Amino acid sequence: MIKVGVLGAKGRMGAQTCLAVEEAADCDLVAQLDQGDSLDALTEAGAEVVVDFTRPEVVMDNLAWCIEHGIHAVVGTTGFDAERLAVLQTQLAASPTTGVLIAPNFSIGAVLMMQFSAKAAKYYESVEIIELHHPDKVDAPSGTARRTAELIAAARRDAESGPIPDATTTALDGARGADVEGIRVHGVRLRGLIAHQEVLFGDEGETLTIRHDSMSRVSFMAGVLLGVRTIATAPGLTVGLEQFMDLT
Ligand SMILES: NC(=O)C1=CN([C@@H]2O[C@H](COP(=O)(O)OP(=O)(O)OC[C@H]3O[C@@H](n4cnc5c(N)ncnc54)[C@H](OP(=O)(O)O)[C@@H]3O)[C@@H](O)[C@H]2O)C=CC1
Ligand SMILES: O=C(O)C1=N[C@H](C(=O)O)C[C@H](O)C1
Repeated sequence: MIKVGVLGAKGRMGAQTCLAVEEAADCDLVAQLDQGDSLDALTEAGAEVVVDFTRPEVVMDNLAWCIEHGIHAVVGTTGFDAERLAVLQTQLAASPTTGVLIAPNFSIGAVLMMQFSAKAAKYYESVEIIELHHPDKVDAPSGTARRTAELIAAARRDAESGPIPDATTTALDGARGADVEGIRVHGVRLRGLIAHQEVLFGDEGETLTIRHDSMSRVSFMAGVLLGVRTIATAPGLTVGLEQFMDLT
C-alpha cells in the first residue's frame, strides 16, 4: 500500500483526489491537510507520497518541506517557471532518492493535446492558444496553456520557424492576449466551465484546431494516481505527466 497525504484537501481538486485515493485498492489515504494544518502530520502519519493541489504562493514551501523529509511529491498546483524548477533541482540534489513530479495537467487527454500540439507546431506559420476555465480560478493564463506555449515555442525554435504573422499596430490592452515565448495565449473565465483549451494552427488555405475539454474533475484522477504509483521509481525532478506515459 502506498501511504498518501493530500495538501489542499478541502479544495476542489484536493477533495476529488482524497476520494480517488480512498477508492484506489493500492493506496492508503493517511493525511488530509489544508490551510493552517501543520505539515508534521505527514511524517506522523508515515506519508510516502504527497499530492499537492494548493496555491502557487504556498506550493514551494510545501515542496521544500517534503524534499527535506524525503517524501515524494506529485504536484498539480500551477505557478512553475524555470526559476522555480531550478530551485527544486537544487533541493532534490540534497535528497537524491526523493522524486517530485510537476504536472501542469493530469488529464490524459490534455497531455495528449499538448503532445499533439508540439508535433503539429513546425508545420504551421500561425498558432494561438485559447484556454477556458471556471471563474474561481486564481491564475491566468492556465499552467496548461503556458506549458503548451512553451512546448510549441521549443518545437518552432528547433524547426527554425519564422515569426508568427501579425500586422497589429494598434490594440486595446489585452486584445491580443498574453505573450508566452512569442505565442499568444487568450484566457476565458466562464461559469459552467471546468477546464478547456483550444490550440489553433493556421497556414495558407487551412487551419487545424486541437481541443480538449475536462467536463469533470474526475478527468484528472487517472493521471494523479499514475503519478502516485510511479513517483517513487523516479527520483529527482520530472516535469509533465507524459514522462510517465508510453507515447512512442
Ligand atoms: N495539474 C492539474 O491537472 C490541475 C491543476 N490545478 C491547479 O491546482 C491548484 C488548486 O486548484 P483548486 O483545487 O481548483 O483550488 P482550490 O482553491 O479549490 O483549492 C486549494 C486549497 O488549498 C488550500 N490551501 C491554501 N494554502 C494551503 C497550505 N499552505 N497548505 C494546505 N492547503 C492550503 C486552500 O485553502 P484556502 O481556500 O483557505 O486558501 C484550498 O482549500 C491550482 O493551482 C490549479 O490551477 C487544478 C486542476 C487540475
Ligand atoms: O485551475 C484549474 O481548474 C486548472 N488548473 C490547471 C491549469 O492551470 O492548467 C489545470 C487545468 O487546466 C485545471
